[in-house]
Amino acid sequence: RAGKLLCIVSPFQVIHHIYMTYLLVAMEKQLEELRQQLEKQCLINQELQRQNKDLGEYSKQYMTFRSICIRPVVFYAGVQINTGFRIAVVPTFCFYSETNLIVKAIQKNDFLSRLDDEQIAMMVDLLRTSAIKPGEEVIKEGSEGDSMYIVAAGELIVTQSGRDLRTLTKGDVFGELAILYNCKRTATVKG
Ligand SMILES: Nc1ncnc2c1ncn2[C@@H]1O[C@@H]2COP(=O)(O)O[C@H]2[C@H]1O
Repeated sequence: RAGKLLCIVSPFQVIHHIYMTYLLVAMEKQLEELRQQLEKQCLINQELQRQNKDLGEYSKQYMTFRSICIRPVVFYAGVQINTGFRIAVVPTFCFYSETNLIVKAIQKNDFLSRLDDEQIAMMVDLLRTSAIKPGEEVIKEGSEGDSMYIVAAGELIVTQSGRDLRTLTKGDVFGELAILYNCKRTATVKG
């Protein structure tokens, strides 16, 4: 009745035990690696979110147009081109006839005629119509510039160091040089 109990461990059980222990360690290692990967991904996500926020701020800054006084003497359509991050999205106020004019102006301009149809359509969407008073400066020589314009009606004068260079009329594109060559405005353009 009284007795001892001996636990007999067979070689199979020993091997099984060692195998299970090995599996457990391997799984723990895998889990640790997954945890590290997850932490890394979280950091990348945080960084991406931060960059997206910065990009948002940057485009907001570029989405603001120059303030323009409304007096329908000379009209021009102005497009804001964001040179840092492709093109900023701005509201469009173009009428059909203006769209036609813009497309024609783009097609006849050396620089813009290289754009494909999709890019032209994108630009048309970005244009908005504004009015300029006589004598009002649209572009000031020597200033920074990230906008390009198309004359929709009337006349504008291009001057350089006070000298008249050219009169711009309907369909003429101007303000492309500062964008194209990433330089300061080469001339003054005014109503
Ligand atoms: N000699 C010129 N004749 C006509 N337009 C000019 C002349 N020089 C400069 N411009 C335009 O005036 C704009 C002034 O700003 P940008 O330099 O960006 O681009 C310039 C051209 O579009």
